[in-house]
Amino acid sequence: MVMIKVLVAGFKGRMGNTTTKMVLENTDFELAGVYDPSASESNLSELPDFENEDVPVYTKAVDIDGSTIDVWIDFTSPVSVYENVKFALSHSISPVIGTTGLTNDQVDELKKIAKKNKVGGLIAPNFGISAVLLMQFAQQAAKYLPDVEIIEMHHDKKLDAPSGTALNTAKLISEVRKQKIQGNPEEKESLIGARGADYEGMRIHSVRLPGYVAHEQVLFGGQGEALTIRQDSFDRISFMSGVEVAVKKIRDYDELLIGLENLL
Ligand SMILES: NC(=O)c1ccc[n+]([C@@H]2O[C@H](COP(=O)([O-])OP(=O)(O)OC[C@H]3O[C@@H](n4cnc5c(N)ncnc54)[C@H](O)[C@@H]3O)[C@@H](O)[C@H]2O)c1
Ligand SMILES: O=C(O)C1=N[C@H](C(=O)O)CCC1
Repeated sequence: MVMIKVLVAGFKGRMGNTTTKMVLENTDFELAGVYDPSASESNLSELPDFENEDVPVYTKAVDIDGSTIDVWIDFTSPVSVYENVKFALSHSISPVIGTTGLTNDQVDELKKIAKKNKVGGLIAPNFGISAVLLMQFAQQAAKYLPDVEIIEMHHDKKLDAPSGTALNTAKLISEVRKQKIQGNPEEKESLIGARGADYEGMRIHSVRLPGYVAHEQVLFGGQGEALTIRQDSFDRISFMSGVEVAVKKIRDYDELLIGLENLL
């Protein structure tokens, strides 16, 4: 059986470390390389966790030989991800992107490049099945309960706010509900930010605390009733089955998809 050759970008980070272990354990995958500008090693075997693994470490994209890689998994940073995906697509490598923080314009540009090069790719704001289901349930509920606020809670090392998952939840909800401004039109914030960020009239609140991993609540209010949908990722291992599915399936496509639900 031919193995899928995978590169993990951001391998020194929290998600990159968990993903590197997952790729090494999966017998359908071959870890063809790891990439992180912050690395001081030239081979993965120099790290205590990976001492039996002979895998090249790249610290510059230009050194990566695109012909040796099928799938590029990216868990890097909001400022790096656009150039990384562009690099992958232009080398006919299928990107599987977990990094959040891409702007709408950047996503549109990357979609064009993928289409032109006929390369399949995925941007998934969240690889956890509980989060994918939460987003679908929230979209369904918003058809009947259009008053909604989102609270996302993450660890305190997170760079972007609001989270990619919260933004995507708001986007999915805005597709099914009429634009509406919530709360009292006369309301005034006596402390700036008290009402959170505004996405087409929907409020998003971002919590950052040590001890947390990734959590989201979507709160709906109606006449004399309320609905709360919540998901919790307690461990980064929870994202790995979604990443595995994406790596296995993404080369069957020839465009850039948004959301893991497209592959499930
Ligand atoms: N989609 C999901 O399910 C999901 C789950 C968890 C985290 N995330 C996202 O993944 C991203 C990474 O999260 P994290 O907690 O692992 O961050 P982290 O800061 O722990 O790790 C990021 C790593 O990327 C490296 N890096 C920076 N620029 C790079 C570049 N150009 N190429 C390669 N590597 C580069 C950094 O040196 C660092 O080691 C964030 O955007 C986060 O929101 C998404
Ligand atoms: O740890 C993070 O950072 C996460 N970011 C994602 C987001 O922004 O939605 C999802 C889960 C973890």
